[in-house]
Order: sequence, then structure tokens, then C-alpha cells
Amino acid sequence: MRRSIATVSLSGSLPDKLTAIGAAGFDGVEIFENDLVAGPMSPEEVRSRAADLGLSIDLYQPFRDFEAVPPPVLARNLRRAEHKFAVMERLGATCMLVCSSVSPDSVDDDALAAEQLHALAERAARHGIRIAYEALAWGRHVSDYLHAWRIVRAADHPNLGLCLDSFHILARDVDPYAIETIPAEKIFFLQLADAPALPMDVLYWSRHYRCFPGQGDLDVAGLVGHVLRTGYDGPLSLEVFNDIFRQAAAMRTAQDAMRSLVALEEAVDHRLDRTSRPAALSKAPSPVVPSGFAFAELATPDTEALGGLLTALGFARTGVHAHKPVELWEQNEARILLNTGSPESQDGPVLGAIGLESPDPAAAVKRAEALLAPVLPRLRAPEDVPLDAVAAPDGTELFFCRTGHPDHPSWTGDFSQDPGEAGTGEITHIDHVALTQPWHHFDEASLFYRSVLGLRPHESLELPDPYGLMRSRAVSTEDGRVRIALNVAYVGAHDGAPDVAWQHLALASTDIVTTVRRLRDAGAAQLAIPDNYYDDLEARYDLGAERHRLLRELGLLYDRDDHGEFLHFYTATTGRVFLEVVQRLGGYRGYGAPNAPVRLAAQYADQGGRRRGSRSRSS
Ligand SMILES: O=C(O)c1ccc(O)c(O)c1
Ligand SMILES: [Mg+2]
Repeated sequence: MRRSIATVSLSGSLPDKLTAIGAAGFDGVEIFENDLVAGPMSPEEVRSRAADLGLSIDLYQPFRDFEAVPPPVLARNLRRAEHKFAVMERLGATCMLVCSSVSPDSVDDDALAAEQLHALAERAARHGIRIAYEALAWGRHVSDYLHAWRIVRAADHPNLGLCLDSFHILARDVDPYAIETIPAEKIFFLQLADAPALPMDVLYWSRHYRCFPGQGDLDVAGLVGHVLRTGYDGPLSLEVFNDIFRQAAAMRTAQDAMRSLVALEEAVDHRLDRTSRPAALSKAPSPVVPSGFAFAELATPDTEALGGLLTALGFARTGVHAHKPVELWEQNEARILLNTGSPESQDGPVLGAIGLESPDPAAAVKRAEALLAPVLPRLRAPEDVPLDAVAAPDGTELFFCRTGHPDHPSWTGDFSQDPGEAGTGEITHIDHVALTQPWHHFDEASLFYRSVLGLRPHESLELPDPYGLMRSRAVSTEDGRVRIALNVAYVGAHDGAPDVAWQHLALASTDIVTTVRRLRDAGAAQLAIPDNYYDDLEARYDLGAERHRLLRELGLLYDRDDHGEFLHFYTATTGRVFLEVVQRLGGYRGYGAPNAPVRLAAQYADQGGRRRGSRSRSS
């Protein structure tokens, strides 16, 4: 299907927006009037720029407060419309959006609205223009699509049809099923936006919190399914009003938008049966869901601190890369690479790359490419094992691996085996990684992991920390073998606030008590948890005196859900990175989120003094 986007969805000047939209591979664009009016480009220049970029101008909008008004107001409105038609002819645009009136001049009279829209369509027809009437969710008299359809049907003019907008329909919880009763030729345009479920005034919600499909909580795919079942074959057009996208880099937002449309078309395709599925619905290669973590790579200026910490946790260094300054540390299936050759780690260790076990690494890269993920050059020596990798939105490198499979080259082949034995402690594998996202890329990141890797997003959480609210959302495979927690990087707004974008790696232990004792015996630093936490824990849960005493003594944190229990502790932080050790008892599914505020406060207390005065951050 044709893919379009409204210029209001992106930041920047009109030519910058068009360039970004063209570069992301869209077919068309909705020109938002403000973008034209406020800029120096003539309509003819906009038209030719769009054409050069391969973009058609699919819609001109919005035309407001037209219908159901007294005769003198109608005359003024028609005059206004004639001016817009002239601009549209210069632009080469043939469809104009009229949104339902919010004006106090308008009256609640469907017959009058129909008559006046008929008159407008008649004039539009003389210019070869069509009118798409849209019910705004906060329209004064017309606020749902079925009402708009009754008026359009009564007006009965070939140049008058509907514009359906997923936000206005789903935000008001109007049943989208009846869309299927509208003839396809009367649906002139389809605008798509998602939004997070927020109990607030619908106008405010629409103007500030819309997001791309798949980033919010509305069933946009279901709605598109209803529209396509009518036989609609016009554009799928994104129209997103969002405070963050208005500020973010247009190129990047346009790519995020395109990724959302590709994923949306795939979701719609899954829901439609063969007869109602348009052939033009794009088919990206299917996601190749990873089956586990192959490794995590920490870039570090030297291996001393992290090597010591890993040893204290029971890891052993088992290999070094043939010709890169990278060490392999192992304990059972948990594998960590320490890379001392990366410029990223100037200010201390960072989590730079994740290896994911993939049933088909080449197909995983093809999937990522179809969703506009940057494929990383395979920078390597000729004799190295080929590596398939893409960059996530936050710059983390994702490698698709097939560790130790006879029919596939394994990344471990690049490592000479150290004579030492692999660690055989209680740590079995990587439980999850927690990546910190710049606040303006949070929704992009969750859509990325969901669409590119086929991970399932969990609930979005807001956690209080001493210096603000931290937003957190996990994505995981169904079986939980790959879990990634996405946190918003917090930007301290005052001088005393620490300046932190921590990332961490969580390791699964089958016996966390032994692991924490091992760490303590080795003299490695554990994050200190305040006594107040344990007093509160006793109030919240009755775990028996002995268990409470043990948790307090060993600095272990505790959580539980309907499926099981969770024990965890943290190491001190080095650079931007710290390690967590977790033990899941029963089928616990979470990440210990209720303990995150305690952890953050403890980390600030631990780090604040040292960091103040050396503020440097990239996000
Ligand atoms: O917020 C608005 O006014 C507005 C304008 C045009 C649209 O298509 C829309 O969905 C909302
Ligand atoms: Mg709209």
C-alpha cells in the first residue's frame, strides 16, 4: 500500500521534513498548512521538491470550522475555501481535509451540515479537488465517524467522502467494526496514530501524546483491518502530534515512522483472511526470534576492575581474541567479553554490544534491514568468523550468533582457549540486560526491539528515584530467555543532581546466597542497601525471621509476583556499568521493579560525591 506521513509529525522546516520523509522511503505526504504558510517556499517549489524526492502530495490540511453555520458565515467560509483551492492547485494536491467544526457559530443540524458540505464539494469539483470530512473526537456537534458518515451520505456528492483517523475513533472508544459498512469509494483518506492509554482530556491527549502505531496502547492494526475489508486502497498515512517528535531529529523520526508502518502492515496481514488481504500489503521477512544471550560485551579502559569483579563472582577468563584486545570470560552459559580496544570506554566501562543466539543469523539481519536498522559493517580480519550485526537506536550493537553449532561458524572460533578452566559456579546464564535510552528515543527503542527482534513489550512503569521519575519498560521473548529492560536516561535538571546513564547486566544464579558470599569473601564491593529497606520488607511480607535476617545480612533484595519470588543484589558501579545477580524462584516474571527506587538512591549515595564536578554525558 502507499505509505504517507503528515508533515506535522516531524520537526524542522518544510524542506527538511520533505527530505527526511523521502529518505525514509515514503510514497507521499500530507502537507500541514502551517508548514507551508510559515515557510519561504512557494507552493510550486514545494511541489517540485516533493516530486524530486519521489513524494506525491496526498492531502492538504486542515480546513477548519466550515459546516452548519448561518448564511453570512457560510459565504466567508466558501471564500476562504476558494483561496485554499488555489493554493492546492499550485501544490498539485487534489484532496483537502475538512475537520468537523468546533466553532460556536455552528449549529447541531445534520441536514444543514450536509447541504453546506455539498456546496463545498461542488466548488472543489471545479478545481478537480476532493473533500475528506473528518470527525474530530472533540468536534462541537460531530465527534464520531459514523455521524460524519451519515452527513457525507446525505450530502451525496462524488467529491465528498470521509477521512478516517484511528486516533479520533479509538480514543473515544467508538466501535470500529461499523467501518466495514462504508463503501470503499467513500473513504477518501486514512490517517493513523497510536497513543498511550492516558486518562485525560481528548484534545490535549491528541495534540501532545499521539505516537506511531505500535508505540501506544490503541488497536490500530485492528482498525486498519476493518478499513481494508471495505476494499480501501488509498494511502496509509501517519499523522502524529507529539511533543517529543516535534523536537527530535527529523531523519530519525521519519525512519521510526517507517518502521512502525512496516510492522503495522505485518500485524494487519496476520489478521486478515486471504480474500480481504490486499496484495499490496508489504511483507517484510518474518522476525527471527532470538533464543538466548550468546554474550554481553563490556568496553572497558582496562580489565583490572571488571576482571576482579568477574573472578569474585566465579567467572574465569577462558580465551583471548586472535587479534583484537578482547577477553572472553565464562561461567556455564554466561559469557562476557571485555574489550579494551574501544574508544567508547574513555570514561569507564560501558555495555557496548550484545550477542543474541539466533536460529538464523543471516535472516535476522535481513529482517532488521527491512525495518531500517543500520547493518554494521563486518569490520574484521579476513580469517575471522563472519559476524552479523545491527545497531539498536541507542547505539548498542546487536550480534546474531550461533554459538557452538556444527553447521555454522561460531564467534567463539576467534578466541584462543586459555589453559584455565571455565567458571563452574552457580551463575548459569545472562538473565537480562538493562539499557538506558535517551528520553526522546524511548518509544523508538521499544518499537525497535519489538519489531526487529519480535520481542513482546511488557507494561510501561514509572518509578520514583530521588531526582525524578524513571520510565521503564521490558521487552522479552515469550519463554523469557531473552529479556531486555529499557530505562529512560535521566537528565538531572539542577546542580546537585547526579549525571548518570547507567546500564547493567543481570546474571542468573541458581544459589544467590552462595554467590553473594563468594563475592564478599573475595572482598569485592556490593551495593549497600539501607536497613530501612529491610524494616519495610518485614512490614510488607512475612518471610519468617530466619529468611528476613539472611536477606538483611547479605544485602539481598526481595520481590514476588503471582508466579514466584525474586532475590537479587547489585555490585558497585564502575564507569556506567554495574552487574546484578538474580535468582528467580518459581516462575517469577518481573525484574524487581519495586526495588529500583531503593537501588537508585543507594547508587546516587555511592556515586554522587565522586561524580559531582565531572559532569559529562552524551545523551
Ligand atoms: O488537532 C487538530 O486540530 C487536528 C487537525 C487535523 C487532523 O487531521 C486531526 O486529526 C487533528
Ligand atoms: Mg486527523
